[in-house]
Formats: sequence, C-alpha cells, structure tokens
Amino acid sequence: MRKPLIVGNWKMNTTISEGVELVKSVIDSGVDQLSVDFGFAPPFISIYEIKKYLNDSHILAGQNMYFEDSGAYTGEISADMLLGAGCNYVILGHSERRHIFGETDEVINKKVLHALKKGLNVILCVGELLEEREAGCEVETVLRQVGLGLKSVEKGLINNVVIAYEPVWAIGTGKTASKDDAEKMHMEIRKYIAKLYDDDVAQRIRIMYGGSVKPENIKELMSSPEIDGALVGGASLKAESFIKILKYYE
Ligand SMILES: O=C[C@H](O)COP(=O)(O)O
Repeated sequence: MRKPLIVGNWKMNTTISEGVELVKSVIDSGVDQLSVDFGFAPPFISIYEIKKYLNDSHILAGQNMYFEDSGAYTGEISADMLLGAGCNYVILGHSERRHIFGETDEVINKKVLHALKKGLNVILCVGELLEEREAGCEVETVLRQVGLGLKSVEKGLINNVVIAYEPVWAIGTGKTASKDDAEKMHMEIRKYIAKLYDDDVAQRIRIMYGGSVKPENIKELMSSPEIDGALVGGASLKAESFIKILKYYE
C-alpha cells in the first residue's frame, strides 16, 4: 500500500516571513493527524527558517539543485546546502526548469544521481507539452523523460524517488487533466518502471499528479488508486486551500 504525498511547490513566491506564516497556519490546522505525507518546497532563501516549524516527518524540498559539490557556479545550490538547511527532498526536472531554463534530460539525470548519492529523496517531474499531446506522442515523451531521468539509478536507490506527472498544459492554467487521462499516464509510467526495474519496484514507487490541483478537484483525482498524491503549485500558496487539499485525507 503506497502512502500518498502532497507537496506544495511555492515556486518563486513568498518572502521568508510570508512563508513562515503560511507553514504555521497549515501545521496549526492539525493536518499532522491525517494519513498523508505532506510538506513544502519553498524558495531556497526560506528553507532554513521554515525548517524550524517542521519535524522530520514533514517533507521539506528544494525546488532545484546543481549536480556539483561546490565551486564556481554562481547562483547555484548544492545537495549539501539543501541537506544542511534541513531539506529531505528535492524537486528535479520541473517543467519550468526544462522549458524556461533549458534543462535537458541529461542534466536532470546528473542532478538525480547526485541528489540520491547525497541522501536526498527526489521528486522527478515529467510531463508533455500541449503540442506533444495533440500529436499523440505524450506517452512516448513522458516515458523518455522517465527513462533518461532515471538512467543509472540503481535499484537500491529507486525507493528514494517519487515521480510527479505534470502535463505542462495543465500547469498554472486552470486546466486539469481528467482523472482518466492522469490515471492512464500513471499506469504507463508504472508499467515502464516494471520494465526498467521489476514489478515490486513498480508497485512501490509513488507517482503523484501535478497541474492545477485545487480543493475542488482533489477528490476526483485522488479517487484513482493509481494517483498517489499531488504536487500543488498555486493552491499551495494560500493556507486555506492547501489545508482543504490535505483534509481530503481525513
Ligand atoms: O509544481 C507544481 C506544478 O507545476 C503545478 O502548479 P499549479 O498547481 O499552479 O498548476
């Protein structure tokens, strides 16, 4: 039985004090009692302060990181820095990293391998563009991203990976993939993981959905046994809506 997880990806939103207020409101609402793993991916600058309001059962994720240990890489953040600030997870391959900042599958794979080696859990994001879906190559695109993202990841470390399926056309647009669309893709990903590893790994790996998840659609999406939680952007920026999403697991 896979435990669901819900992570709020704040992207480039919230100052440190706004982030602290948001986390305090969420935690104070009693969501720790719910049967869901949950947490936050704040901007780098807020992570250390926010950790003070969380415990080790919460997910605290970097939104990105670089694949070198240290050195002359202006503007980058290392795995050790994330760990030192209190992170236990890192989001890699988010579509905004792929499509705005030009990250390739090869770069994402280097980051995945490095993060896992350092002891961080990885949320590997994959997803097709609207034109890829319209051309009917969405499954091929997503499986290619999964395969290349996980290249050389040993079976012993795959337990530390979560996959987030985020169709790019559904991110921040208000358009959600239907439960059936998401479910179909999750099943394809799981089948592919079985091919890359084995059935046991495929049954254990958590595959979350992302793309305009909000209180109004969480019930419908999570009614699929294939969907193991959500990576939430916009709706994680207000305590009220994030709490409502978490309370689906009441
Ligand atoms: O990481 C989160 C996803 O990009 C979804 O963002 P959204 O919920 O604002 O569509």
